[in-house]
Amino acid sequence: MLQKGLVIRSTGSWYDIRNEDGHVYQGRLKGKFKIKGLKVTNPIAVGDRVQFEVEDVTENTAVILDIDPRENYIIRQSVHKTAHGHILAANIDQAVMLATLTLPRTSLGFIDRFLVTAEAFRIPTTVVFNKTDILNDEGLGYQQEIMDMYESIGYSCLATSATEGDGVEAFRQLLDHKITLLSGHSGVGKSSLVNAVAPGLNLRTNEVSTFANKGVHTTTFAEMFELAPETFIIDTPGIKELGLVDMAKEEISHYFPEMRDRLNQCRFNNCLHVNEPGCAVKEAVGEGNIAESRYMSYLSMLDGGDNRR
Ligand SMILES: Nc1nc2c(ncn2[C@@H]2O[C@H](COP(=O)(O)OP(=O)(O)OP(=O)(O)O)[C@@H](O)[C@H]2O)c(=O)[nH]1
Ligand SMILES: [Zn+2]
Repeated sequence: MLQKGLVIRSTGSWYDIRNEDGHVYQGRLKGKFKIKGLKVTNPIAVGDRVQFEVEDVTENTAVILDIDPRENYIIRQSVHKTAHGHILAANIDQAVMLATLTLPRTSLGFIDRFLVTAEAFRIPTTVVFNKTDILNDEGLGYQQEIMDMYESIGYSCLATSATEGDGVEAFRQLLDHKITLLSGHSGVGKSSLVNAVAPGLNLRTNEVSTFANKGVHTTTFAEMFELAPETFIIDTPGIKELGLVDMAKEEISHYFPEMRDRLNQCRFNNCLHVNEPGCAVKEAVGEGNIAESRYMSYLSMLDGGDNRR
């Protein structure tokens, strides 16, 4: 009997498939799968919705017969076959960029790079600022300015303290019934926040990004955790390096929403907004309608600069 399932873990050729009752089977693909127009090293990724058949009830194995069309996916160039892509995750409802202004400091450049990449993959993102409890009044004021800046562009923001419980309920509601990609530097409190909203899960602090820390060569492993019914967070190796995947220079400003809105006002339609005359983006920066920090991030990305740190 054909069943619908969600791929919650991928370990190479085996996939953990969760059916609609929450039962998890170990599944494999039957035969060779070709996905139209896409050269990939992995035909199935975490987040894929599949049709499968139970193969062996005692062994708990299953055979995957079909993959539903994807809403979106995160792909990066394969480490092994450069002409191919490697799909890190599919069907992501949203991303959370977890940042801290201090201990560790998350730079605005890092946040912007993530936001640009998420725009390119069409994944709506909320920026969450954790560890608000360790900020003094000046720090809180600065954090508010940054949140106002991102909200004016259209990104929702949230301030939390995983240890004090501030904003934790709002964070729980943000995740509710969604598949969320959780990203952020090591030590910003990803595990702590997840544990705060789902104590039963009891993630070891550190566990959320154990795989990610191993670096680019372990990209086959990705995993989804069910926090509450139909509520998942996805931990994907390589997300920290979520860089500008194959992005043409002309394309970058399209993923800055506040620039995108002004592109057709530049004098030249191939304007890169650096020092061209009649550039509407530069004008908006000058007038304070585009944040200086965002423009700096843009220039750095244009330059091929790496501001992941
Ligand atoms: N003061 C304060 N400390 C926090 C807060 N959230 C987390 N921490 C602490 O920060 C440290 C790192 O937290 P983790 O939850 O392990 O961070 P992580 O993002 O999961 O880190 P990795 O697993 O390395 O990616 C721990 O010592 C936490 O107790 C917070 O809101 N306030
Ligand atoms: Zn321009």
